[in-house]
Amino acid sequence: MEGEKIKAILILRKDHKNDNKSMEELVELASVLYEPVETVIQIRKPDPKYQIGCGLVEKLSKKIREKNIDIVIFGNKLTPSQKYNLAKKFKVEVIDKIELVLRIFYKHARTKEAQLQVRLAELQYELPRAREKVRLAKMGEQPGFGGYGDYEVEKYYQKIKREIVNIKRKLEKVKEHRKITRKSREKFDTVGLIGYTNAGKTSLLNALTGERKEAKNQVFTTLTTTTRAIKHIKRKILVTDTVGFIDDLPPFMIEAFLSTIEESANSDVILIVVDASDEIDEIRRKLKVCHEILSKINCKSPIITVFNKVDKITEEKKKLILEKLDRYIVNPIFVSAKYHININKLIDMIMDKLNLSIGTIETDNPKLVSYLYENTEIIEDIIDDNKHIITFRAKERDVNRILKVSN
Ligand SMILES: Nc1nc2c(ncn2[C@@H]2O[C@H](COP(=O)(O)OP(=O)(O)OP(=O)(O)O)[C@@H](O)[C@H]2O)c(=O)[nH]1
Ligand SMILES: [Mg+2]
Repeated sequence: MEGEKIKAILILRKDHKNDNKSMEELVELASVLYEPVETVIQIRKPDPKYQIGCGLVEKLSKKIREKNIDIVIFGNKLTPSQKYNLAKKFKVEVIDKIELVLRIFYKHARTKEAQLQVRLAELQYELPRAREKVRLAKMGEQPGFGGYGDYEVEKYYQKIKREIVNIKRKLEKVKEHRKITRKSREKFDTVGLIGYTNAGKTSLLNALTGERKEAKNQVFTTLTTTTRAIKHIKRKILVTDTVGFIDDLPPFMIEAFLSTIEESANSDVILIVVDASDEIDEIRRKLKVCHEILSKINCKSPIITVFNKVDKITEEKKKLILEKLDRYIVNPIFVSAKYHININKLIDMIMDKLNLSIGTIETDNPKLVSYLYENTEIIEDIIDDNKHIITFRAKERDVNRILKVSN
């Protein structure tokens, strides 16, 4: 179906040459749904009417007709009136990066919860713009403004507000349910994966657990959390995958997805997954954001910084990463999820951070024996008549608790 994608022009306005907004990221995002046929960067202050300069608008209008472009995507946030003015000139739909991200999320939302979160994000984006949008729609049909003209300004605004309340309530219910499932998992150790989209979180989950979850060279492949157990380990350790970050994800969207991110961040150990083949500056920026988000949700768990895709980088680059990013790195390890490099070492590191300890008890109580088999890793079980001498591994506090009750 690749050839049938809708043709898009991508536009990015930068304040100055060193403005770090990235056209590459916009191309990557747009390619999920559209076929970017041209990219345009303009360096200037924002124009209130069009965001970009009106000379460029004229030039682009011509190009859009010539090349049969169907959609124009801005890397900058657009006000409703900028969108309206641009759509009037271009005669095709105009969207900004946030709407693009919402569309990708929408396409990938497979579960009820993901769908609710996407809708919530969409409405929260819409709310402050609702009044103006309806007002503009009444001024005449432009692509993207159809339909709203029939609404009354205030009614449309109130309708959105009501829907937001409604969805939040539904999400609360899902969260409650999740708490219950989480409780049932509490006896296991948990590992959470966080990181930017396309870093390789799902690939790492697959490598650690022997699962086959969808991993694609595409942004936002994963929108909901999945939890699986690490293989080859007697002790049950659960790994949780989650939605990836992107740059300047607006706060309302972080809020919408926070419960999914929190699920990962509540784990006993956090793996921050980084694409080691990114540029150093990009890695630094991404690591910074990961740490900011973790501190925002008050995460206190130990962190391992997993530099993935080590197969793609040189020894030099490894050294450079460790030297230059020293401040942002906690417990680094270089792995390849795809080619299974250093995965066992990573598992050892995880075990180490879980703060496990070992205990031995002698018992003839079958209930205690089965409890140990279900909830701890059995290292040795010597059976002598009816008595078991069991050596087991578990979290330090659990070992202490079990030793206490068995005495
Ligand atoms: N060369 C190389 N590619 C990798 C490695 N790990 C993952 N990839 C590729 O990177 C891309 C993204 O991998 P995913 O596992 O889907 O990334 P993700 O972080 O889960 O991405 P989202 O779910 O979209 O947030 C895929 O094309 C993978 O095949 C690796 O170790 N080496
Ligand atoms: Mg994924």
